[in-house]
Amino acid sequence: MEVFKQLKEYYWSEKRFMYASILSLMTATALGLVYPNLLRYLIDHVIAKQQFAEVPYLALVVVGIITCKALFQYLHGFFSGRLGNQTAYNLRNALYKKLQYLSFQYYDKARTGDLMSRLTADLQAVRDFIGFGFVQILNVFMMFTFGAIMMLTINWKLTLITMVSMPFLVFTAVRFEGKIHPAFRSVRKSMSNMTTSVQENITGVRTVKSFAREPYEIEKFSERNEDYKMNNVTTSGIWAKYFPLMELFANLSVVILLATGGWMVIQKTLTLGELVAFFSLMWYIIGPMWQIGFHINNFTQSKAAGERLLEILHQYIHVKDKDTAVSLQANEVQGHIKFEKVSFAYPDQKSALQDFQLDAPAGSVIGLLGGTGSGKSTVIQLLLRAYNIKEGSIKLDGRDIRDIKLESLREHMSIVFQETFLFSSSILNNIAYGVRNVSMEQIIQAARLAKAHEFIMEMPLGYETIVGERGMGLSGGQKQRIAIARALLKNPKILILDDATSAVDMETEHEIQLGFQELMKGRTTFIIAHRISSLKHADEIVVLDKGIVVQRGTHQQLMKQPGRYLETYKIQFADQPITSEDQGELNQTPQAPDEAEAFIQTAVAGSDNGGYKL
Ligand SMILES: Nc1ncnc2c1ncn2[C@@H]1O[C@H](COP(=O)(O)OP(=O)(O)OP(=O)(O)O)[C@@H](O)[C@H]1O
Repeated sequence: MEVFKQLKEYYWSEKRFMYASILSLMTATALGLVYPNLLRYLIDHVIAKQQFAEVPYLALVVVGIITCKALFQYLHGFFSGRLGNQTAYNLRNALYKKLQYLSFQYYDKARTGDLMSRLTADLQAVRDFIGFGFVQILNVFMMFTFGAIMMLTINWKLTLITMVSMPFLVFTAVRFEGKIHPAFRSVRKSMSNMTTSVQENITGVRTVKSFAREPYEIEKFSERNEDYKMNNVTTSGIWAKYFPLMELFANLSVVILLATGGWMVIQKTLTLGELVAFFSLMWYIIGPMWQIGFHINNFTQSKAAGERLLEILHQYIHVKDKDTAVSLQANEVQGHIKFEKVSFAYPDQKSALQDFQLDAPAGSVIGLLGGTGSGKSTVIQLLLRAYNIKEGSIKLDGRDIRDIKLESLREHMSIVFQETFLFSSSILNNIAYGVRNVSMEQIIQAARLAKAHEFIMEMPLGYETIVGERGMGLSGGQKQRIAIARALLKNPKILILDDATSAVDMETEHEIQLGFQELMKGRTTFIIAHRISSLKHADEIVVLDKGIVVQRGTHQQLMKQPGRYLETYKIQFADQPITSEDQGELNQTPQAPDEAEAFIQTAVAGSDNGGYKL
């Protein structure tokens, strides 16, 4: 019951429905107990004493009782439904809220399919138990107690004799619970594995098809399906073993009753009416006992499901606000960013950034260059406070970002990611995402700056065009331009472009960057790019390799030093005429051709420096 104790806050507010449901079911159950007594009366008083005139009245009483019982059963269903649905609603909201605030660290490992199965199947199991299962179990106890009391009042000796096999029934039921619970946990786990597989397959269908990996995917799914099937087979095996045993003990009680009760009737220590009443009361007790397996099954399923929900609800949020954290007003943010001796490693990974230092005055443009996995995106992630740093500090206008409310910190930043995500909504809503009270003119202005307006207008519904899941129907470059417009519309103090123009052609990139130059004015901008052309106007360019800063300076300064930057420049501009501006710098550069050549070769061969993206 510990699981349900921990889930209490989600259903206890609806306790009025629970009480109403229990009360309705108790009344319906109590009314059901009238039958055996009517039977006893019918046999001992009406039939035995031939008082047949009472039959119509008895029939009327039966009709009345049936009607009332049906009414209370309806009320029980109604209140239970309300209780279950309201609980599910509360839980769904709480889970969704938690998922919103869970940190990047959680999502690095989370599997979408698994989360989806928790939010649907597991939630449903908890809903069913809290709504119906719990009251039904209570009803089993009530039926047993009421039935036993009535039997005891009729004949206590016969009651005790017939109850002799009940402890065995209860013992078997408890053992059954112990076995079936872990089995159900495995079923749910394999179910979520299967859902994950389906979800990943559908999301990655293009990759699967382009690599012609359908047979492999079918086999992979088949393995998980097999696992799910086997877990269900094991569960059914437990069920098949215990259920007949429970049935046997239940039927044993009936046999004992018929033998002993029949003998008592012959001995005239029990009337025939009492035996018949006893018999139907016996079923009244056995019925719920019989169902106890089903209820236990329900209970264990929902307990396993509840555990999985609690796992999310109790999940530790790594990045959260301090009690003393402050909110920043828009007008007080300048955008001065300072990284002081920041070292960072992702959980269970080797260092991603070492002793990183950076001073980006308000309004400056910082370029980050480096090979794959060199730590460029990590710098940005840390600035966004996607992860907590353990060494060093990051300051915004002299204030440690850990002392600023997360929402407030991120409100002043706009980021365009390498991978664009568009919501299944109109282009308009996608651009306006993250900004409140924005006019159509502002949206169009942002789209124009991102060079997106023209292609949007060419679409049949223009800004109202719905872009499907993951922005299907748009090219990579178009999606990226929408994402850029979205970032620009936010009018942030800090603008981050994480390889934002990687999916557009050189010409469009150039055009967008012209727009950026206008836009960067008054904002601190971080540009991660693999093309030197995107970075050359930066106030400071930081070259990273394996998390370490290997070079830093302006384009002009870096062009004068032998090193990674110059080598990258040479590779990128190998086929293009060098601009007069750069030519001058190159002439002064202490050339290191061998080193440059060696670098080109390493880059092309993609050696352990990860290979520069060229
Ligand atoms: N979420 C993560 N969990 C664990 N390790 C990570 C995570 N993100 C990045 N890393 C690791 O940290 C290192 C730096 O990665 P980062 O993404 O910062 O590189 P990058 O320079 O941006 O690369 P790219 O140009 O390919 O985007 C890499 O070794 C990478 O494998």
